[in-house]
Amino acid sequence: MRYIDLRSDTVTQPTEAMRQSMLHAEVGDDVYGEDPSINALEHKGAELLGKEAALFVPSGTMSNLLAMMSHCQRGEGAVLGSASHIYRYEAQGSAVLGSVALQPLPMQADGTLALADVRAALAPDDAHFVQTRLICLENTHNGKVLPLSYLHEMRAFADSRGLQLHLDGARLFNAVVASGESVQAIAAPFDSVSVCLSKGLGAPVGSLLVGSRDFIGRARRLRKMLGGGMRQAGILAQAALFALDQHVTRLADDHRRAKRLAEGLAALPGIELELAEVQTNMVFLRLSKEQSERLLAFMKERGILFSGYGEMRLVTHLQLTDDDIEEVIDAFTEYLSA
Ligand SMILES: Cc1ncc(COP(=O)(O)O)c(CN[C@H](C(=O)O)[C@H](C)O)c1O
Repeated sequence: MRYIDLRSDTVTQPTEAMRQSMLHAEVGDDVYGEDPSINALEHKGAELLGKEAALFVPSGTMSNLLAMMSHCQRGEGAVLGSASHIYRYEAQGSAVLGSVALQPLPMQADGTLALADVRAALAPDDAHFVQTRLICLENTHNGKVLPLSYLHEMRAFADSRGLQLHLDGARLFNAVVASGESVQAIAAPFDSVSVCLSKGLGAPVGSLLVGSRDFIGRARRLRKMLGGGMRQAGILAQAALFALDQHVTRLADDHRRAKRLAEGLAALPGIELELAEVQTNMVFLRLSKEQSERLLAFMKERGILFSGYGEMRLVTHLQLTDDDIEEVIDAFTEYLSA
């Protein structure tokens, strides 16, 4: 059965054209630095984001972990959003494996951290307190794009306090396409950026971590220590190169479909959603837990999958069509009129 799968853009699968490209990828042993496709991807990633170097990593979670461990010594602190992926959905790996002290802060509705909260989280240089080394932001966060002015404000603040700035840019290209800002402009304020290639971009595996040559050197060593050294993974890197060439501008289709979905659902009785929050490829609904369970079961019977309880998330991506979106709206209409 083919499902209309709105659980996440992590479910994207390689297109036939991408698979053909993968078939002919040049490969080598990447632990020796000899995989031509990985070397080409890392060179392209560094150039695209305007940084000195890049590292191809098996997942966004590992990419963020390497960033945290490469920025922070054991016992140093990282300020981040309490609803951020790094804090909530990475099993606190940077605390467990990297001994980084995580300092969560409330996230504003737009995904930003209030500067006043960040300032208050920084302790004086006193042996009683964790010394913060890093601030982590997420763009997009729940599909919302961080304003460029905010990024510059956080950069200035980080500089004023001698802090590093990391971006979990799992959906950076969604932010680029939605905002019209260049990749370099969004990446420039950050010392390091993690970009997922396996979400909306449609590669089967992988992320890129970009930053200074020294920073990426530390991250590469840590990746090997964590068992992330790869051999002939150029087959995967070639998919990512294909995605960067062919699948960035088409993200606008995902955003258009999310907007259409949101407008269709917002017109239905009993559906609570904020159209203004639909800036890229995610639509969030707020329903009671009981309603959520009934709704998910009803939709699954009709071959429609999405996730969440209470706040439900519907994510558009490469494998969805305009007809799929209309079918989802029709299914909601049927559910709500039952
Ligand atoms: C902002 C952000 N940063 C990092 C990651 C981790 O990437 P992977 O480890 O899954 O490659 C994700 C994945 N997010 C996944 C999803 O959205 O379905 C789940 C929640 O892990 C992410 O959304």
